[in-house]
Amino acid sequence: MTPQARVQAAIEILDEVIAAARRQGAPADRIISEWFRTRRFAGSKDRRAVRELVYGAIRACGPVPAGGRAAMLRVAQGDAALAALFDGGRHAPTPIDPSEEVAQGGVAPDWLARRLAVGGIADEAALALLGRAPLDVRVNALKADRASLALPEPGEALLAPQGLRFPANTPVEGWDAYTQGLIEVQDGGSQLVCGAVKAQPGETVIDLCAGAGGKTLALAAAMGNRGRLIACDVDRARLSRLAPRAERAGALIAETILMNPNREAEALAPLMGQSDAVLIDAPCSGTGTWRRNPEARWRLTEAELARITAIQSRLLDLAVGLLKPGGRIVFVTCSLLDEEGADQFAAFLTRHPAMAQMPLDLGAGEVRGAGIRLSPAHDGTDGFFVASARLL
Ligand SMILES: C[S@@+](CC[C@H](N)C(=O)[O-])C[C@H]1O[C@@H](n2cnc3c(N)ncnc32)[C@H](O)[C@@H]1O
Repeated sequence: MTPQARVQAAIEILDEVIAAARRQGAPADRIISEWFRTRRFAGSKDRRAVRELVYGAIRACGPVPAGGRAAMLRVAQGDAALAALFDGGRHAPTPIDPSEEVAQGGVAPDWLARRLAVGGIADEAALALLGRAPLDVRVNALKADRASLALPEPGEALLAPQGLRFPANTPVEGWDAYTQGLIEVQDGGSQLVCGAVKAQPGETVIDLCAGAGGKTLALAAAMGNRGRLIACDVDRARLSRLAPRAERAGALIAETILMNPNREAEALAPLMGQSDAVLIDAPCSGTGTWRRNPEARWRLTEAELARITAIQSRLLDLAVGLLKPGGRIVFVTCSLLDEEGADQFAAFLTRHPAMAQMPLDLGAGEVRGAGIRLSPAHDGTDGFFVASARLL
């Protein structure tokens, strides 16, 4: 593909990404893969270049752009070499008309940027949400140890005890250590919040929103495969991905429970009053993970945010019934919005006088209300809120 054709391809893909964001359709990654699946003429260099162009444009536009061309023009405004590729040649974008619409820049749609700013995420901290994430792995303590594990590349030791950092795109999933379950891909911040559960061998621990089990596997390692570890979710497809991962990781104690949405208590009834710890890695807006999927900020609406925060409150309330006396809840969201963090947890503590806040010391992050907030700017991790409370 010529450089011009790559720009035109990126514009077409951006049109699809924007349309998908408006109707809550497929994520950008999948749209890009699908686009290339039907265009076999494109080589690996073309794919990389087009991908870079698409993500560069997504990052550059705050509000949802009118279309792919307007988004690409936003980048071209500050990049003369890119602007020169709009030359109207074969497979090239048509020349730029000075009167045509250019998408608005910024960190996010205006309402969302304002909400973040209210929570202290503005300027550099907000821009860092759109940086590029490195690739972090967790050495699986069930099978190996960071101090002695030899990997094809050394990696930088992270604060999380088994965490290692590599440059983005390091092909770790092709390494023997990965196929043998000695390492898992997991953001360093995610590893730290798993540590906040302080899961111990022999305990009964519920991972209430386990998804495909990223945190379940870390909990199994912390528990040394001793005790009960119950991974729950309402999403059958996600939860079904846990079993093969657990097998690879040797996480023998992980059990799963598929729950019906809004009827979670029925599936959990046999477990009431029995847990030492419940991790609620709650569904959230994902504002802390925009480095990985920056178009997510175009999908979020105020109505969706209200819907998600209501689920978070419901799950927090539900988790109290699962605890034995002295048992603890660890509430986590990968969001930097206070309504999904400090405010949500403060409201929970008010609703449940029998729950006492537990101070956390992650060795990182900033205190936010009754919890700790990790952020790309402050900690070089994805953004998280984490807080804990104990049943008196
Ligand atoms: C942040 S993700 C979990 C990620 C996972 N813990 C990990 O570390 O890979 C939130 C999960 O909450 C699940 N979820 C949504 N509504 C739920 C509900 N009512 N009860 C339990 N889980 C729910 C979603 O299906 C999703 O898998």
